[in-house]
Amino acid sequence: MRTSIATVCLSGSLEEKMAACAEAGFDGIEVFEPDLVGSDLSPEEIRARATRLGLSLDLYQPLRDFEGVDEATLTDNLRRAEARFVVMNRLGIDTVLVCSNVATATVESDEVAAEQLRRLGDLAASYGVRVAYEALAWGRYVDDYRRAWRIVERADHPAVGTCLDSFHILSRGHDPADIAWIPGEKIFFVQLADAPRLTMDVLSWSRHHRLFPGEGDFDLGGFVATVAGTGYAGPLSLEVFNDTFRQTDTHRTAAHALRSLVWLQDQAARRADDRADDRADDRAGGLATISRVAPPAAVDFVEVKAEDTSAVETMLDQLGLTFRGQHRTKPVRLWSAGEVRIVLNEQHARDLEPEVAGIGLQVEDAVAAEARAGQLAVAPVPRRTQADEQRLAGFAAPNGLEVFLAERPAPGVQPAWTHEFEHGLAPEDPGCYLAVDHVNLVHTWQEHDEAVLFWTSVLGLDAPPATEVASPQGLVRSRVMRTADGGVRLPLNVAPQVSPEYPEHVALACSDIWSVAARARARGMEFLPVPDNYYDDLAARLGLDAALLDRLRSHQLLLDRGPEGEFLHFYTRRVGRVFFEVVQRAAGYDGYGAGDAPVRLASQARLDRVASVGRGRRGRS
Ligand SMILES: O=C(O)c1ccc(O)c(O)c1
Ligand SMILES: [Mg+2]
Repeated sequence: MRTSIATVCLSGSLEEKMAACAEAGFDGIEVFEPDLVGSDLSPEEIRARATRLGLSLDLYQPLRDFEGVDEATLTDNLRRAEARFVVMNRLGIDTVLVCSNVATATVESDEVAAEQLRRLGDLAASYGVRVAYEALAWGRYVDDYRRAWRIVERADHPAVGTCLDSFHILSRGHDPADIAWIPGEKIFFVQLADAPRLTMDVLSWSRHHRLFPGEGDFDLGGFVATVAGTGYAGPLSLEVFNDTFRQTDTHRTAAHALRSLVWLQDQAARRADDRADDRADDRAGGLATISRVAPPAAVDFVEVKAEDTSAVETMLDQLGLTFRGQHRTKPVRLWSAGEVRIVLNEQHARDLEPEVAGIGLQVEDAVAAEARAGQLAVAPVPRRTQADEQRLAGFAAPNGLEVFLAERPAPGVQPAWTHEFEHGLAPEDPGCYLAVDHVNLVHTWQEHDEAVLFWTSVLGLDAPPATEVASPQGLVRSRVMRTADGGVRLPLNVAPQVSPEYPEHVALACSDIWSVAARARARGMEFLPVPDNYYDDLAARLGLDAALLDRLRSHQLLLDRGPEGEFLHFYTRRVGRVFFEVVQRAAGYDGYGAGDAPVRLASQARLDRVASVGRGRRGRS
């Protein structure tokens, strides 16, 4: 279907927004009135510019507080509308959005509203304009799309149809299934927005917290499948009021917005197929599909990059991983244990402190996954490889992390690329490491929502609702991207604004954390200190016996118990921007010890403070 976006979604001037939308590949835009009013381009210039850019001007919006009013107000409203129709003619826009009255309606009557919209329809038709009537979730009388449709039906005017906006429908919990009863040709426009589930007044929720499809908690795939089933042939248009997107780079946000629509159409097409409803099936033909892939099965490797990786290497040795070799041609070393593989890369890393630079994911079909990433316009990472080396397709995630796609090896077989490493040691035996449990990635507040869409759309990860974790610098927003079976888990955290250099971490799953911790201590590892208060609190919360508590304390282990199972874990100190966590999951525990995260964050902040005081002293001496 054709793609469109409301100018209100983006930052910048109208010209900048138009250029960014065209560059991203949108077919058209909705002109939001304040963007027009604030522009020094004439309507004719805007029209010409749109033509040059290959953008259609799909909708003029909004016309507010029109219907359900007394006769004197209606006269004035018709005058206001007519002035807009004149401007629309100059712009060459044929559809106007009329939102349900929130302020001046005094007559609660579908009959009256329909009659007034009919009069508006007559006026609009004389300008060649169509009216798309939308129920705002906080409309004075009309706050439900089904009522808006009844009024449109009653108005029974060829120039009056309805506009469906997913936010107003789904935020109120109204069942979108009834859309199927509206004839497609009477749906004049469709606006799409996702949103997180929040308990707040719906107007503030709508004006500040909308998200692009795939970033929130609404089922937009089902919504669009239902819309497509009506035979609606207009554009799918994004209307996302969001404070972050209105401050971020216009081109980047427009590209990210279009990705959400490409993904959404594919989701909707899939849903239409699943419904196996012949009517929907036929009509959903306009939904563009992309290459389909199964979510990744596991983390193949994690790449840590630094000018000097020796401190990380010491830590991996203390944790009981084994040096498996030096790359044949590059300053890159491999450490592993079980299915945990850490690649230490010193190439092109001048002045770089250790950081998580890349992640390899095992997929069933790397060719299909690469094609899908391309269709979603994700930037590829160029990687020079020698003729006899494994070529892994790579992409840049929104925080700059490089993501590589590796074909899943047969069970028990090491990935082909590991054979490029030489002069390593035999793995420690018996090893108790299983696999990379999770990789915690940090984003700025600007990158976070885009990252959720990236992992959802490109790799098919799920995004359960977000949580918040207390830290000494405020609440840290956290959202886990994961596969259903937990084979890949990527908690995404938003860095506090005061510390954009927030560390990221790699968590390694093992089957005997007590022995891992004991060996690490014997090899001189300094753990992230856990305060005594933590153990007192643990005793109070979980009613632990004294012996277990002592054992936890002496090993500096943390413990969480969920509805299912138990989670034992500990953290290393950080080197540069990276640290490690070792975890042991028991009996189906599916969380991340979120209750322990504030203790970790406080402990890290304490160490950072000590380190900065130390640096200060040295600086003075
Ligand atoms: O918040 C608003 O006022 C507003 C205006 C126009 C729309 O299409 C909408 O969904 C909301
Ligand atoms: Mg709307």
